[in-house]
Amino acid sequence: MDQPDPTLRPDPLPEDADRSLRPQALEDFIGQAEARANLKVFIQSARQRGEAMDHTLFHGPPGLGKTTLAQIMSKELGVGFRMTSGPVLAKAGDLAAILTNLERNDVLFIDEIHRLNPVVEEVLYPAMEDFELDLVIGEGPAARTVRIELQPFTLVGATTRLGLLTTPLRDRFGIPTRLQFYTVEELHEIVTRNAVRMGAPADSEGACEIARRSRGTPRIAGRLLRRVVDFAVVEGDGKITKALADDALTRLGVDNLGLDGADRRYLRLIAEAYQGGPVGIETISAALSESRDALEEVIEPFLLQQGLIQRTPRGRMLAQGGWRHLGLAPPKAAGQSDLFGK
Ligand SMILES: Nc1ncnc2c1ncn2[C@@H]1O[C@H](COP(=O)(O)OP(=O)(O)OP(=O)(O)O)[C@@H](O)[C@H]1O
Ligand SMILES: [Mg+2]
Repeated sequence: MDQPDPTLRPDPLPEDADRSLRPQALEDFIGQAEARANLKVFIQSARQRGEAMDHTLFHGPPGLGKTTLAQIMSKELGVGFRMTSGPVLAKAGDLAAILTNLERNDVLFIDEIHRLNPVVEEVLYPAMEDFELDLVIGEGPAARTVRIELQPFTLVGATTRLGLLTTPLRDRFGIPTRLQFYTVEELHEIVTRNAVRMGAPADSEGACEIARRSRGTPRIAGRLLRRVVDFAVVEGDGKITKALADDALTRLGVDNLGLDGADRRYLRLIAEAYQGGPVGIETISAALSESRDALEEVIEPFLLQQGLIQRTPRGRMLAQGGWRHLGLAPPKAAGQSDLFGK
């Protein structure tokens, strides 16, 4: 079970398109209490003033609800929703076509906004600031700029990599919002609701078992729940209990913290090949044959949040919790080299 199983990763898969499980209103959206409370005020204010809401940026690890919140915003604002993504907008004209088609106060959602082509990004600046578009027509000495007035709109950007956004772009978002990993209680509520919707009710302990092992991520909770429902239907009586969930998740290679084969391979590499580190991210990437991006976006955030690893200027290190989780004792020298430096 050492190869990463795509169903256990938080990246999107076609089966996530299951609209029936996506919360449709801010009231139904569980968790992210602080972000939700703020958005509620900003949405209501925009509605009362009849204006476009300020540009909003959602950032945080995959699967925490960025796309979902963007859709909810447009519903609550009572405006249209247009969706595109950074890599899709290859030319300035692609963005111009979308912008000129927006209706008053619409939400334009740009996913993976850190991957915008710089030429396209230049077009976005005046559009965000003044709802104007400067288009260059023609080439060479005959080229001229035409200014087009746009309808006011709300840009909602989403990114898993805030650090890759240029400063001018980041500064143009009035409402930057960081999404956090969910608590077990919040995921418990999400699992319980969705289990009922899927026709396989979970008792409290069964839902808790799935929630605890979902790496703080609703998308993973949804996936694990689907698999557990399969086991409940085929091998159980259609109800989700702790024993059934535990058995199903263990068979899927998800351990009691929710780590899968790829996470454990990462921890074991630092422990066994590098005595706990520090070891550089490029080295880990080469040893595991995983891209650096995948490690930084998908694997590391949860390991860091759980206190299993640490990021230091000299590289990644296994933290106390990481040694404990692997059932290993840290070598004595590891702590000392940190105290005395090198
Ligand atoms: N608060 C929530 N309550 C219930 N379900 C949720 C919640 N947040 C997200 N989900 C579910 O989790 C899944 C992932 O959510 P979403 O697609 O919005 O994540 P994302 O942050 O946009 O991920 P990515 O970075 O990969 O684009 C969806 O199926 C959605 O229904
Ligand atoms: Mg998304």
